[in-house]
Amino acid sequence: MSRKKTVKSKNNTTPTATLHCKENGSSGKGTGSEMPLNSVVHPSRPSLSNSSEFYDIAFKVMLVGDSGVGKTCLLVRFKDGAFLAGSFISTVGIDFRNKVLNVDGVKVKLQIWDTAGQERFRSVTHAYYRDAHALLLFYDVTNKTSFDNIQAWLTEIYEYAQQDVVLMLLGNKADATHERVVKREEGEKLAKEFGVPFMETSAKTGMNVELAFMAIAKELKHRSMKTPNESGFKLHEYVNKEMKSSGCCKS
Ligand SMILES: Nc1nc2c(ncn2[C@@H]2O[C@H](COP(=O)(O)OP(=O)(O)OP(=O)(O)O)[C@@H](O)[C@H]2O)c(=O)[nH]1
Ligand SMILES: [Mg+2]
Repeated sequence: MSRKKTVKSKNNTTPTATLHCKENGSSGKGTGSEMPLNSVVHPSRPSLSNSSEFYDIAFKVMLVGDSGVGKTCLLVRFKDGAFLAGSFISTVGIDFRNKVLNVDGVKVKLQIWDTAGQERFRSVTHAYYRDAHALLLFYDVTNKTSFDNIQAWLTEIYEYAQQDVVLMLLGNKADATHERVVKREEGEKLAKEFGVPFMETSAKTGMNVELAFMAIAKELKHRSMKTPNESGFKLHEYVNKEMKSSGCCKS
């Protein structure tokens, strides 16, 4: 596959936000880069990402769910491999980060949009749904309300996102055994009801963080590159197989 460099101009019109997850009082401020709203990522156009890494195809992934479920922390864990515990600073508006994954020899760039879960930013978030190729919908296993709100989030997704958007449900904070109020089985049942893949994650321990993004990247890559005779990649099957082989989630 040929790869050529393209120069990407910076644009400062994006609503700004902070990737927080504070540790020991550090500010953890503004680590995302800028990208205009509705900017198009061209699958199949070889290019150079912000991090000076080549990629073959690029997709937009949005993180959504109630405030405090751990969207920003999960993204920081995925991007930087760190969990920055401390006081919770809610995301303002929306921010994004890029990460290039090697999926079966193809460099897949994920442009990951971290949205604010707070109600007052909902109208900002709505504007981004239609460009998203994939959505990771979060609840917090220690917060029943965040789980009960999943249905409302799905209604919103069906209203604003593309019909063929790749969707996955994540029950985050699985490490918090003592505070858990939503059983894994409840998450599984809900996901089954809506026909979406599901896994529990932990931004704190890193459990299933890589897997969640890799599964999404594989699905998107297969969709965009598959030949007519090729049998499709099965996201559900991949997730179930990987979960089983990791032995992470046996009851
Ligand atoms: N135990 C545990 N705590 C977590 C985990 N992920 C996030 N937290 C904590 O949960 C709080 C909220 O995390 P954020 O990532 O900021 O939540 P958010 O979903 O981005 O919230 P908004 O930006 O308001 O939408 C922080 O205090 C984190 O330290 C996790 O996997 N385990
Ligand atoms: Mg946040």
